[in-house]
Amino acid sequence: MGVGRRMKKQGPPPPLDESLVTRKRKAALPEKDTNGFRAKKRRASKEDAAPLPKKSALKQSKSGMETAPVGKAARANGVKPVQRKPLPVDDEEDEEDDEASADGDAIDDPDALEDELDGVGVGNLDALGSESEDGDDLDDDEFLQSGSDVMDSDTEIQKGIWSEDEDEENAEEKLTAANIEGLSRKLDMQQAVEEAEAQAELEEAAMQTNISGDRPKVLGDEDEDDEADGTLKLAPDLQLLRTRITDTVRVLDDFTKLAEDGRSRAEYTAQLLKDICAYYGYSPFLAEKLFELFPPREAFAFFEANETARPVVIRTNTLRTHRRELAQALINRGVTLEPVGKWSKVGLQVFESQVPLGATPEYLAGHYILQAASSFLPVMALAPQEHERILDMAAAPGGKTTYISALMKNTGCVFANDSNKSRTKGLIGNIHRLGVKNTIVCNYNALEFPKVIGGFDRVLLDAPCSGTGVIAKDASVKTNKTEQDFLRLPHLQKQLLLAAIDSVDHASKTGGYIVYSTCSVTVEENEQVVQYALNKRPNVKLVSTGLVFGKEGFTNYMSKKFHPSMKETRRYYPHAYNVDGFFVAKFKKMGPTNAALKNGSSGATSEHVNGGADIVDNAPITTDEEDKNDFGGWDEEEDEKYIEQAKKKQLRRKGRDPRTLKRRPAQ
Ligand SMILES: C[S@@+](CC[C@H](N)C(=O)[O-])C[C@H]1O[C@@H](n2cnc3c(N)ncnc32)[C@H](O)[C@@H]1O
Repeated sequence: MGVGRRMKKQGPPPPLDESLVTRKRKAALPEKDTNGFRAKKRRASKEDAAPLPKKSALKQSKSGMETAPVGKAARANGVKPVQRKPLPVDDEEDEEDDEASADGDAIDDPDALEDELDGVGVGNLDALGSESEDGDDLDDDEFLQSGSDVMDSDTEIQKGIWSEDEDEENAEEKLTAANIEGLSRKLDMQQAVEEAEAQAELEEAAMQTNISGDRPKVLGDEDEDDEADGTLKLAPDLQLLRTRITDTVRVLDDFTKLAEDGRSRAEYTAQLLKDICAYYGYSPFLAEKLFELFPPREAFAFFEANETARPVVIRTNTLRTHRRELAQALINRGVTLEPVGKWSKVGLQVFESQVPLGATPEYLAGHYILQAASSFLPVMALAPQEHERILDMAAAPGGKTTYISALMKNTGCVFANDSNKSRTKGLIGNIHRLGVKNTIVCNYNALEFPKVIGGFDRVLLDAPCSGTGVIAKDASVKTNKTEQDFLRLPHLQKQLLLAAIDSVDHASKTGGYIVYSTCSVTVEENEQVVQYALNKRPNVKLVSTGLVFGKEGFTNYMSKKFHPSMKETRRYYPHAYNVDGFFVAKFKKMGPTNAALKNGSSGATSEHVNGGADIVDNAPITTDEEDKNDFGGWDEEEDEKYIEQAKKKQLRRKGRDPRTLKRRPAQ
């Protein structure tokens, strides 16, 4: 479907309880912005608007990512034309680049970024957060100190304004107050305007939609099926399409009460999927794959959130400055910002800027990097320690590498590898700009580790992926991913993860950890990859990521069962946390890989590294082998009938016709 059609999308559905503080923040965006970025922010504002921007509500949201539910009425019907093009935020640190960008996209031009960011929208106003962002094996003090060893000469001067500990919060609040005072009245006015608009839209929508409690007529009569078919050969009425989506979701929420007599969940679900494809522009294949991850209402929220750009976030480079100093400097330049949340001590969310964020003196001096909030998370989970030896297997353009180095205070050594040579240029650029000195950049296919070098204290594998978590940034994912991609990518990811595990020194005194992350939300690229590694490498176990928010990974999905420890992994969704979709898993390696192989893990070829302690496992991974090894032998004969039953039950629960099971490719 054409972009023009999609441009007319309306606000999101009633939010879920997990809705985030940062979504609330968007409620306070100005009306009269003119550039693309502002338009996107404005859309978020409409979506979140009416019940939210009360300052008291904003205050409550200071503590972290998950907050009380956002108000519903205006959002439910907050219909506004929107701009759907995602904001190309992180040119420097586009860790969400999927394998497509991995295939050769160089770093975007910072100048282009300037244009994009020139004049970002206003947001909301919390005091600066102060909680530790530590991982499970990194204590608060280490993080508290993380930014205080550099810029010594400035530190004393700044302490008057930004003293540590208890003074810090006051000073930060003052700064924030100074920042927000000028906006306060504007926000009140804006809220009034938005409330009035939301009310008008509610009334308009009420005229068009079914009255709550009625049985909505969303399905066509059986002999009208072609007409009701979501293929929608003529340009659809987006308002009506949206109304039908919300009505269908409502029916699926309360099926017994709201469904028409004689209609099945499967029919409603099929209609909803068609409408989602027509309304949001997904291929049927991907729409279904993503839909299956959630209950219908949450799926709707997910699709809706993919239409809105995530907030602009910068990460303070603590090798060069402190967050409060950076915030002060940027505020002085006309940037409106606030801490990204208490979960991070280095992130700043930018709401509005009078200057291009990719060209400020502070940017050029390497005091910050544009980096999506979710991409902080794998590094926080990795929790690198000073003086360690760390491998970042797929590192370009280096947002995570440079964060690792900052946490290590430029001690130890980071091997920053990427198989794409042109992307390593961007990586090198960031390393220089940010003053990173403990890094060796290399250009191998990461499958070659640990043959190249092994024995690392920690390894980060931020894997190439399908990018289903970053659809707001790259809408092409909606249509360009095929079934083949979801076989090919997991295959690569599994191999890379084994290489990551085999590259870690299990006897490391300080580490022995592997973090696996993707910016995708599919089970194939996440839990299934992790399960594969657990099966192949009994010498690793999943441990807590130490991350303070995030949903647990699936232990059951469709007919698949994963190891109970999968709940230690974390999933991030745009609709739940207003961050890019992400997945983070952390492993601890307990013994050498050769011991694992002795215990029955696969691995046809092996060779010793690290004085014979570890083994390189380059056994080719075949589809057959995967089927056999995933999910602990579920394909055994005696299990078959239970598997079949479970699959059918699952499909019925999802509202789909179990008879389609046979036509579906094997999971
Ligand atoms: C998600 S991006 C990494 C983003 C990076 N970690 C960051 O934070 O800036 C995935 C990267 O994997 C790289 N890649 C793809 N296949 C690879 C392979 N076999 N070995 C090493 N790197 C690979 C791509 O070039 C791409 O830069």
